[in-house]
Amino acid sequence: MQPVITAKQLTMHFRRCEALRGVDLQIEPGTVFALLGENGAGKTTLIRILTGFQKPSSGACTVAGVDPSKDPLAVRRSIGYVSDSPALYDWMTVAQIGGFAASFYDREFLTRYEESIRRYEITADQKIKHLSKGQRAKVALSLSLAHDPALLILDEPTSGLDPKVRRSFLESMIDRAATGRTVFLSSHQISEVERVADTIAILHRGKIVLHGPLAEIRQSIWQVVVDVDDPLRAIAVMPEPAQVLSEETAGAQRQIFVRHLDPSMIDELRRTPGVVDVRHRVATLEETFVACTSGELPAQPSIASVPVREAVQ
Ligand SMILES: Nc1ncnc2c1ncn2[C@@H]1O[C@H](COP(=O)(O)OP(=O)(O)OP(=O)(O)O)[C@@H](O)[C@H]1O
Repeated sequence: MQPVITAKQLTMHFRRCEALRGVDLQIEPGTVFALLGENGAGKTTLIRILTGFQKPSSGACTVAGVDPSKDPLAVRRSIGYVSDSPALYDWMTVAQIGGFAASFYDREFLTRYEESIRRYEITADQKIKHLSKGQRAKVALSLSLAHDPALLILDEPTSGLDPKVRRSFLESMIDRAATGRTVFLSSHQISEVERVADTIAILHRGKIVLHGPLAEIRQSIWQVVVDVDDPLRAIAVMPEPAQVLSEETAGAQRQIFVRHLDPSMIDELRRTPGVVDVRHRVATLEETFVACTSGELPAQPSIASVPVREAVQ
């Protein structure tokens, strides 16, 4: 099956910053994909490029087989999209905006929209400008879902929703994926991502630093804590296939977050002169997120084990 979204080496330079730095991505149909990243990581910029609102500085992407920089309208017609600050015609009522949007789609649109509005308990003759933030979010979601798109792109979809609505909304996203449709959402909410996502990517300073199936990521990232006898003692660099996501030193203790940890690496650390204790456990997704988004990534060793260095006095 063709991927629903592909991105190859996407970059976006703004005058004062590089919002995206070589983003590669592939999203399969029938999945819930979550894009995580700290404030300013580049999530909205990536979504704006995928939805054709922004042309990338370089690189290429396709959404449902179409290049959004060449035919943004075709992309926007075929997907459902809710931005982090949805623009709605404030002077219209909830019913009027549904009727207006319905004129662009098939007859089912209005029925689905009205059903959704009823489910969210929003009064149809209320003016958009009088709605609360959460009610506006519900109207925007109802509009984006009413043409039953094969791909739904949501930037921070649950901000403004109360916990009850948030929960049922997220469950409905899982149901959508089960019917073969695809959901792409950006979020800061680790707990909700854990509940719904099949695949995640973590974006840090414009780069994808981790990408893969959530189940695999949850099992393959470890926190390793090493106590040494001297704060200046150097320990072995983890050999490939280990991928060190972050490394922190506090006195005589090192904390390392590492992907693809081999048990033999722990044994080797334990045998290292000056190492007093080594503890390791699977990292939580929140810890993984913090490890991936804290500062620069440490340089990776290019080949097998680097020998243990003696203490630098
Ligand atoms: N139109 C623009 N002109 C200049 N800089 C921009 C523009 N849009 C975004 N940026 C910059 O690009 C970087 C990424 O911004 P972006 O909005 O994509 O981040 P984000 O991950 O969505 O952040 P948040 O989680 O805070 O919404 C930021 O440093 C931002 O200041």
